[in-house]
Amino acid sequence: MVLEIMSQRIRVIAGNWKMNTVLDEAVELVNGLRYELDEIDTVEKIICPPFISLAKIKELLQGTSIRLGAQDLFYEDKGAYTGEISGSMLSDLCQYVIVGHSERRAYFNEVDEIVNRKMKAALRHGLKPIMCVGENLKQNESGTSESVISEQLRVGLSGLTSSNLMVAYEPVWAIGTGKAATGTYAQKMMAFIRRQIAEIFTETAANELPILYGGSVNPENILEMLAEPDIDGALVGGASLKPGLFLSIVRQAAKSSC
Ligand SMILES: O=C[C@H](O)COP(=O)(O)O
Repeated sequence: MVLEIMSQRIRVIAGNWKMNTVLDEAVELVNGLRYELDEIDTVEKIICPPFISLAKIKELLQGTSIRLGAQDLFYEDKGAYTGEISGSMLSDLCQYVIVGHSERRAYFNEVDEIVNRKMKAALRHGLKPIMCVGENLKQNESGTSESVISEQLRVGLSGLTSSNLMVAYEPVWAIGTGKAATGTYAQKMMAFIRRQIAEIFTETAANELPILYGGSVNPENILEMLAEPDIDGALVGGASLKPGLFLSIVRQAAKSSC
């Protein structure tokens, strides 16, 4: 069941630069994007560079319509947590934060309970979290994708007092592999996610909440994704590091806006 028509939600294209770009490269990348991106006003455009570049990029984006996001945060607000970055540190630098990316789940043992604490920390500090969910190849092949995602959502969103967030569906097998899911498959999973959101929050919240697809998104497949009713945008990895590719994705998203 499709809960509502796309026109009531915004298009969102977020670029996750992951652990790429030293400061100079980050500045160069933003300079190659910002004027043209700024002109596109029917899409929420978000870039998520490494922590060390946030302050500089905030300056470069001042007065533009491009939003800034962090790639992670810690769940405590301050204290003896060497190396960690808190929501209070991020709240005057950026508007968004990615939480529970599959790379953090896989390499840093971020279990659903930690994701949940990070979601609460983000909301506590006025950051809009983009919570990532998705099954890995083994789970996909064993037919457990829906139960895996259902659990990620149930625990990750547990006890939240606000649904002011986005969800990114990123099948792990599609990330960085060049093998994106088909639009049909992504739609099936994302309609499932929207139904789960309706159960966890309310149907109204589910209707309003943007759900993004992530996993080998490029200018060739973005329209296939955005043609689906439950796919509101994309979380783009590799292609967000190439200004021409990222701009092309955002431009196509703008044209596909209702
Ligand atoms: O956060 C972004 C995703 O992990 C997708 O990465 P990718 O576009 O390089 O596959």
